[in-house]
Amino acid sequence: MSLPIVYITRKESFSACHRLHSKTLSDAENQEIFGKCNHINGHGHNYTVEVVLKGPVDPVTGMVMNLVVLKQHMKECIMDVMDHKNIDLDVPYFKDKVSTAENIAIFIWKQLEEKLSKGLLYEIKLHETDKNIVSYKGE
Ligand SMILES: Nc1nc2c(c(=O)[nH]1)N=C([C@H](O)[C@H](O)COP(=O)(O)OP(=O)(O)OP(=O)(O)O)CN2
Ligand SMILES: [Zn+2]
Repeated sequence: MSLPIVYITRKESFSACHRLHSKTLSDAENQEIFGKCNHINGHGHNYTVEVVLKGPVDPVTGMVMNLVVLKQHMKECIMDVMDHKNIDLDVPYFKDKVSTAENIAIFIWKQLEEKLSKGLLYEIKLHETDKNIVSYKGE
């Protein structure tokens, strides 16, 4: 008999600063596209990230995965890397990538995917502000 499939979520918050700026565009183009978010001194956000896993419930443990273990992975892959950091300057992945919420969600996916069993990671949902939210499912 097949095991029931359940979605589990762990939520964390981190604070970081960034600037929306593409090295492939001129200063005028950057200003035109990113507006206030292109300000040379950057700006900050209190991000919230939700990591969603999808998998079978182990009949012995009753878990898809121990959330305490997921918490540790999120600490290493997200908080230790980005909390209280300048994302553009402190995270090498963003050297040549614009630090949009889309790209940050993809970055988090790539980091976590390496730590988790294949196929377990289902969604990264990143709240950049209360109103601006992106979702990435590895496609
Ligand atoms: N597709 C994207 N668009 C924007 C992103 C992004 O990551 N992806 N990021 C920003 C800014 O970094 C930031 O989020 C500012 O957005 P804005 O909505 O203007 O800021 P507020 O939420 O503070 O604005 P309210 O006045 O409260 O609506 C911009 N675009
Ligand atoms: Zn921003």
